Amino acid sequence: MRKGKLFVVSGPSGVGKGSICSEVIKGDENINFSVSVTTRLPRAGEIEGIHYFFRKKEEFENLISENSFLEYAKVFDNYYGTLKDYVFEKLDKGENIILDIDTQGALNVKANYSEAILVFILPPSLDELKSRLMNRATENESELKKRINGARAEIKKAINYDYIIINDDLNKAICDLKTIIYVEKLKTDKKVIENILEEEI
Ligand SMILES: Nc1nc2c(ncn2[C@@H]2O[C@H](COP(=O)(O)OP(=O)(O)O)[C@@H](O)[C@H]2O)c(=O)[nH]1
Ligand SMILES: Nc1ncnc2c1ncn2[C@@H]1O[C@H](COP(=O)(O)OP(=O)(O)O)[C@@H](O)[C@H]1O
Repeated sequence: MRKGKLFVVSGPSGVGKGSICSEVIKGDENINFSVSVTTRLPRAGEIEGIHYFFRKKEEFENLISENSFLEYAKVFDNYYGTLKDYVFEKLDKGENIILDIDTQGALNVKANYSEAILVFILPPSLDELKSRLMNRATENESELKKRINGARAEIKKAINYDYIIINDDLNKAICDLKTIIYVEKLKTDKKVIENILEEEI
């Protein structure tokens, strides 16, 4: 069976990664979201097992020692990690998967799994990014500062990505990510060629 494709989406906090990924997944039953484990507290409206698996620091550290993560990183003073089994079970079944993870995690995934396709979401400007974060109103003053201060460092890493999407118009950005997924699915697959050549005629 043809293996699924692994897409990694990154971008500064507040750029719209969550908004874009959730719409793309809603419209395509063959693409799944990789639910990460985090030690950060849930925001209002966030659901265990849908947005994240929310765990205590000790529980997260147990998962690290059990080698459960494909990658993990400390972001804004909390741990975040991608579960290895969660991702590879889906890929082995031929399902595509999207990871919404930071640039440290993304580059670690690429180093261990070179087939990963990296997509970076850029804001139209830093000023617009700041106002999106402020309007989202999910963080207190100090959390907000950490996110704004971290934006430049994340954006500097965009140069290592396969694709860049500018999230100015949300619908266009959703369409751009869908197009990337579509195009990547059309890329040469040796297995498909081998299968057809093995056919008896
Ligand atoms: N390395 C890594 N980063 C993650 C993971 N899950 C989420 N993140 C990143 O952690 C950062 C903070 O996420 P979150 O707390 O949801 O805040 P938001 O980006 O402001 O919505 C974002 O850059 C996410 O992409 C993960 O499993 N691994
Ligand atoms: N293109 C856009 N134009 C205006 N607001 C947007 C756009 N995309 C997302 N937003 C808003 O910006 C805020 C941050 O988006 P979110 O998806 O939470 O970002 P991230 O997951 O990257 O932190 C949300 O309030 C969202 O509704």
